[in-house]
Amino acid sequence: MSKSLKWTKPKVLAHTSFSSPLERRALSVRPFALAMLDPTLTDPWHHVSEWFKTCDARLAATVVTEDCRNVFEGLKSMVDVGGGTGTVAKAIADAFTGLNCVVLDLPHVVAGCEGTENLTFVAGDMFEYIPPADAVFMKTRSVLKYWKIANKQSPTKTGKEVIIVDMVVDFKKEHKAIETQLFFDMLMINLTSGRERTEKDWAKLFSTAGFTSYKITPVFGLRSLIELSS
Ligand SMILES: C[S@@+](CC[C@H](N)C(=O)[O-])C[C@H]1O[C@@H](n2cnc3c(N)ncnc32)[C@H](O)[C@@H]1O
Repeated sequence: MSKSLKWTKPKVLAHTSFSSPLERRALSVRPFALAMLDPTLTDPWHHVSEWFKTCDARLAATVVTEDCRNVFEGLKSMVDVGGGTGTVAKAIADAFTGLNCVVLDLPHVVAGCEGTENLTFVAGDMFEYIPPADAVFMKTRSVLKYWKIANKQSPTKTGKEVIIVDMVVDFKKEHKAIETQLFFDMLMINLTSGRERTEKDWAKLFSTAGFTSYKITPVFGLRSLIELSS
């Protein structure tokens, strides 16, 4: 979009700066379309996809660091397994400067990711190696694959605590987001032939993996933070 789009020269701009018939028509029909097509208003939309790709992680990071501070307080180190490009881990590292965060993800995902004083990226396969830390953190679908190796390498051997952020449907029947639940169930059916887990499903999984207790704290929507101990 041309930066020369200004209210002051509508006639000239209508003929010289707008290339698409739709834009020209919009201008001829409604002069105020100039304002609506001003880069100040349109540019943010060009970044929506970029924002959308990380909005879930950003939202979770905010909620986790604000509502569940006590879970992270006192930890010296944490590894975010399947942590992507580190959106959540960065928020946690920023909120807890005494906590060393490691993001473990596949090489092509963490390539080019820059760490900070208390945030480092490790390229690797979680099925092969998980860096040792006080706590193992996992958010969303990475968990689904991870637990398949629970018997081979228990997270408790790697970290003292396990913290999961994921959906718990039907938890205390507090959620009313039925459409959202159905949508994610369909997504799971299509992608993994699974479905979102109820508390009972999670409890069975934790028990199978050797954990004796768990605590579920709803954080937003269907998403909860789950603390495990053995
Ligand atoms: C659904 S994304 C979740 C990313 C991040 N935890 C979040 O919630 O935004 C799952 C992540 O697991 C990573 N992943 C998948 N298989 C992996 C493996 N074998 N070892 C390490 N990371 C893996 C993917 O690259 C991806 O970044």
